[in-house]
Amino acid sequence: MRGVREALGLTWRASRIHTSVFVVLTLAVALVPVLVAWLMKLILDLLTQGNATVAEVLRISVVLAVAGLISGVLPQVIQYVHKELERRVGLVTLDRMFEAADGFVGLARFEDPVFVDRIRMAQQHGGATPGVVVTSVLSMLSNSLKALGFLASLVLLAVWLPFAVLASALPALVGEIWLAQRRAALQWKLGPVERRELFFSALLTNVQAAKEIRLFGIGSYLRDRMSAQRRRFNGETAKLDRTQLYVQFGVGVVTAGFAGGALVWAVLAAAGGKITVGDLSLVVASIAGVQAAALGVVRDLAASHKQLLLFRHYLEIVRSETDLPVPTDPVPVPPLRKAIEFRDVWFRYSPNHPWTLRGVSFSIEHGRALGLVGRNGAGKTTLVKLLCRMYDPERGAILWDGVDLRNLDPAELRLRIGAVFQDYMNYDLTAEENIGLGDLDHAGDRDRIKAAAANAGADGFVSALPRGYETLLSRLFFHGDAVNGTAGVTLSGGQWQRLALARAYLRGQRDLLVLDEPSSGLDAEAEYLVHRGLREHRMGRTSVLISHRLGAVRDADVLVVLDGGVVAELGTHDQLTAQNGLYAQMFASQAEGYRRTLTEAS
Ligand SMILES: Nc1ncnc2c1ncn2[C@@H]1O[C@H](COP(=O)(O)OP(=O)(O)OP(=O)(O)O)[C@@H](O)[C@H]1O
Repeated sequence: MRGVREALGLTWRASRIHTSVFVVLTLAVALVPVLVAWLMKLILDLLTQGNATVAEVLRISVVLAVAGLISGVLPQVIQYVHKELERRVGLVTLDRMFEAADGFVGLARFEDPVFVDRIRMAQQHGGATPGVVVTSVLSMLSNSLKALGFLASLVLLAVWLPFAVLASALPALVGEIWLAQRRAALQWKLGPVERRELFFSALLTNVQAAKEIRLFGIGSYLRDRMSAQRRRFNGETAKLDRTQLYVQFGVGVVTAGFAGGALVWAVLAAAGGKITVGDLSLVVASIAGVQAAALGVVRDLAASHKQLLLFRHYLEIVRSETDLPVPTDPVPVPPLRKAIEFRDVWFRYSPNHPWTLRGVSFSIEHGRALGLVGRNGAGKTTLVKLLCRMYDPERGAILWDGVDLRNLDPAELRLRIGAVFQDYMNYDLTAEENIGLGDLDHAGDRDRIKAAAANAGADGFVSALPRGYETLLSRLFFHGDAVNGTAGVTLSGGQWQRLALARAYLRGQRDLLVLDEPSSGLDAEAEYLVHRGLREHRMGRTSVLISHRLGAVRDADVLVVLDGGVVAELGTHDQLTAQNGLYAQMFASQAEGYRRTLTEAS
């Protein structure tokens, strides 16, 4: 079946020694019950014949005791080896899956709900599957061995007996496989329901959301929505559990009927002297053994079948094609010398979305600062995401010194870019790490980190934190352990923003600096200082600055005004104000706001 080879291969790669030990011990332990049943038969026959010597009985008893010891001890060893194997396989699969997820060049996959569900399913079940498959395959093998041993014993008593016992296992096989398919399908169907429940429950315990939840009094509303998801989940799973009960009940009745019939035959045969008492004990042990083994095989088949159906999600992820085509022989990304050009760029997030950019054309000259302005939703952030090749334009091209971005290695391109996005990240790590992530090559270089922080106006408050740059910026984790450790600290919005800026500054002399609303959360003085620092940092460097505060972008070398996904105006501040168009209107209304405030204040 699809996936079995991958699952077994993963296990083998995770640990050859543990896999081998596990296989040998599992098969060895399978034959012990057959051995015990035969030893019991021999002892009973010896005892009932009345001419056995003590030495003979003792010898068999000792072997019986040793077999009992083995069957008592080996399962614990097998369990230990299995757990160790599972841990190792889990690590390998997790690593492979996140390597694959990290390998996607762009963002589109992470915005696709089906893909997000798939990742969650793969995360939940991917690691366990190889373990389950190996265990199931081995357990099927050992159960088959066990069943074969008992069936062979039954043939000696009556030829039809093993067939009757085997037939009793057939309904169980069909029933369990059908149930496994339904279970896997239900799990996939309920993925979005579980995700929504998780969303509401995370919201109810999220410190950021707590403010609004209390303020708007929406706690019980959100709780109800969370419970509704859980009720739906419970309803669907309960329905399947009921179906499972009916199926397994029916199967149990059939199986018990066969076992009872065979038992009655054996007792009557023993009473009629056709078989010995030892034979009777062997029949009883064999019927129970074969049925247990057959049920084991059926359950293992069903479990591995279901697990393999879920494992498909993991395989889909590790085998999925790249989201954006990467050339096999990319053009090296040279330092920017001339310009970045947007040439008739058309873009929409998917064929079901409207166009976000509609024929955008303009150039960012080397060493120049470009200001990007426009109303909310005009397409500014989208445009800079395309510039970093998080998506590809559907039509047109973006050229880096004349080379289409599609022909460059995205990782190399991004090495040439420093960026701060509007929705920058706050990492639950130390202050130093929060900045150091901007350039891992210098993550441990405190002097560079301090310089980047100073540039972003962050050195002062970071140095004043309880542990300075080593302060953990988190409410989720502790310095040290949860018992003796101290809680981390959290920063204000503006302070986080300055750290994000410092992270971009640490990237040093990149060819292109992209700043999407870098000062939206800063106080007036900090904003002034940050923009002064930015001007110095940008000097002679190619940069794109997005800001709704037009005062911050007015001195850019060129301003691009986006409106409804098209370039509405292009020029310097003076040219655009003279044109009296959209920019002039936006600037005038902002200036008016400030003037009125000043007048009212005076
Ligand atoms: N990931 C996405 N998937 C689908 N549509 C999106 C996505 N991101 C943005 N959009 C849509 O694209 C349009 C442009 O968004 P964009 O964020 O580029 O605007 P913006 O000019 O940066 O706005 P703002 O000034 O509010 O930051 C919006 O209509 C938005 O709804």
